[in-house]
Amino acid sequence: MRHLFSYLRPYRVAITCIVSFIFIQCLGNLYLPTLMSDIVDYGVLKGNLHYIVVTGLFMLGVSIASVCFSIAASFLSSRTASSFGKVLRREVFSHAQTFSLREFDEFGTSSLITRTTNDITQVQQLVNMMLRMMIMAPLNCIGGILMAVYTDARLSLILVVMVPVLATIIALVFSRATKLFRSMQAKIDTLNRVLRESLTGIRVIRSFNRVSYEQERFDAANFDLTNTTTRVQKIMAVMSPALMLVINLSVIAVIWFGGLRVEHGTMQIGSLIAFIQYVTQLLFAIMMVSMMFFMIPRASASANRIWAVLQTKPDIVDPVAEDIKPSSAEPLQVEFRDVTFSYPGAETPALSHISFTAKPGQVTAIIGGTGAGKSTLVNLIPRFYDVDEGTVLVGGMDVRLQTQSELRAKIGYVPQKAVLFSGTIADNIRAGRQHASDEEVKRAAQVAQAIEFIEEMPEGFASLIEQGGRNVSGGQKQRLSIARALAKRAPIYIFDDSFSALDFRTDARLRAALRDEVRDAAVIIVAQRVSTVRDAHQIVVLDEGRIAGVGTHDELMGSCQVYREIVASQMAEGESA
Ligand SMILES: Nc1ncnc2c1ncn2[C@@H]1O[C@H](COP(=O)(O)OP(=O)(O)OP(=O)(O)O)[C@@H](O)[C@H]1O
Repeated sequence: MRHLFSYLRPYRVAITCIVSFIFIQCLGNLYLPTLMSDIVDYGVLKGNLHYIVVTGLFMLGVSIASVCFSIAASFLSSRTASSFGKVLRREVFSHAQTFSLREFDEFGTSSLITRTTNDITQVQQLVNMMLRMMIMAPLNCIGGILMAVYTDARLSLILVVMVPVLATIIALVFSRATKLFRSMQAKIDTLNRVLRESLTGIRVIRSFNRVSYEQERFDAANFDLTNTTTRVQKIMAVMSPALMLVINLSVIAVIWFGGLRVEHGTMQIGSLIAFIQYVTQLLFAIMMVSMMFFMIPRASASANRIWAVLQTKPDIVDPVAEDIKPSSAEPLQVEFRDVTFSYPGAETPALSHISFTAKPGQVTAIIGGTGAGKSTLVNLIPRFYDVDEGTVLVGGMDVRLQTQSELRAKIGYVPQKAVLFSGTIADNIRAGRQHASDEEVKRAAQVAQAIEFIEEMPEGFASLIEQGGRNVSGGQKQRLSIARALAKRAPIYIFDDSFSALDFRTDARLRAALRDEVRDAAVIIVAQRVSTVRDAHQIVVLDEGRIAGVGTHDELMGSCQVYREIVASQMAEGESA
């Protein structure tokens, strides 16, 4: 938590104001019972109306000033805590942007979302509370005790009994609730994960009739969280009345013993009234501190989770300035030199000893069964992951010696799962190159075989794509993400199984158009279908993370058993279809 508090540094002035305002407010609150006591002792008992009016007006003034300072402090502390939350959210978000896919895999998307939202809210609430309490509570406690002792030292002995009783109740509750508070954040994570999976996978869930299974899964996570929350609430529910009981008993004791002292003439009624107020103030201050202490375990669990994100060093970072090599002139080639790569925790490497070169002006196809490592291989080119051994070179230079932005500027990447953003179709294509002209956007759509369906839409390129591309088909989404990559006019193109949702005719037309459009580029196409890779200048056959063969279709038919098997299996499918 300490680390996160460093983000409060820019608010030093506001915090100083809050502390000063609350200090003044507390002084006012401590002064009021004395004035009240004076009114009773010197005004009411002596029938001095003038004294009552003057002191009463003075009390009113003190109260109004105290309220004003309190409002100002609340306003400032809420604003400071909100800004702190905003800065922290931005920090976590932008830090997560620097993560490589490895760190994303490690944290999990749901957990990153919870950490950026709910966890930060917990810390923000604690900061808001602390800004006010850190000065108010000790001041009210110490001031309350001092003023009580000053008003009547003997009667103050009651506090010697009451304060330890209160402290014991708080300590007991605290020790029981802390663990529960800590586990609540992890349970919110689980609930978010289940919810996310159930909502994003709704189509699959319905088609496989797994609605009731998902409902049970959600109920289990929901029940678990509710259960913990209820247990915490139960404990808290016991605490409040218990504390109130102690406070009320204290007041009764004060009235009882104070009454006796008034009767014996050793105490004045006004002082007794003031004394009751000081004791109440003191006990309430202890209650407030205890509330804050209850927030601490949960907020500190949240703070640890936020800090874990912030202090995670991205696995992939740009090289230091002196290591950066100037990029060579286009066109560029992509070369794999004896590359081996494993996912964290995996027993066997996803890729072993991969060597091949994708030349500019040529189409290099990667083919292989599912899980052969095709996507993993192309993910190494834009440096989504770093190799364990060997080197990936782009334009003759190790990708690790180029800045990520420069490297990625050279690559038009079409992911396996097409991703679109909410906005117009033109906006989505321009995500490839912001300043692409209308003509260039149209051209990219033409080559990607997307122009027909775009023009059929009521508003053409200005038609809106809904969140996640819900309102376009899988094939249309793929073609739009191809158009986006083409708009970039990059010297290297990677199509990761990007033609899978296209029918054979569109697939063939697109590849033909592509050949003319990206004539000089190094094109890497990952594919499952032999028909897609058949015309490639070079086909890399992957089998369980290893290269089983490299060559043209005809060469591989002669030399590569794995390739022949792929071709044979697809021909058999074609025949039986
Ligand atoms: N993020 C990941 N974390 C851990 N293992 C992974 C991850 N992504 C892929 N793998 C594993 O690495 C291997 C290669 O996966 P990859 O996605 O590269 O295969 P692929 O050939 O592209 O398959 P497909 O054609 O089905 O997309 C698989 O065994 C897979 O389980």
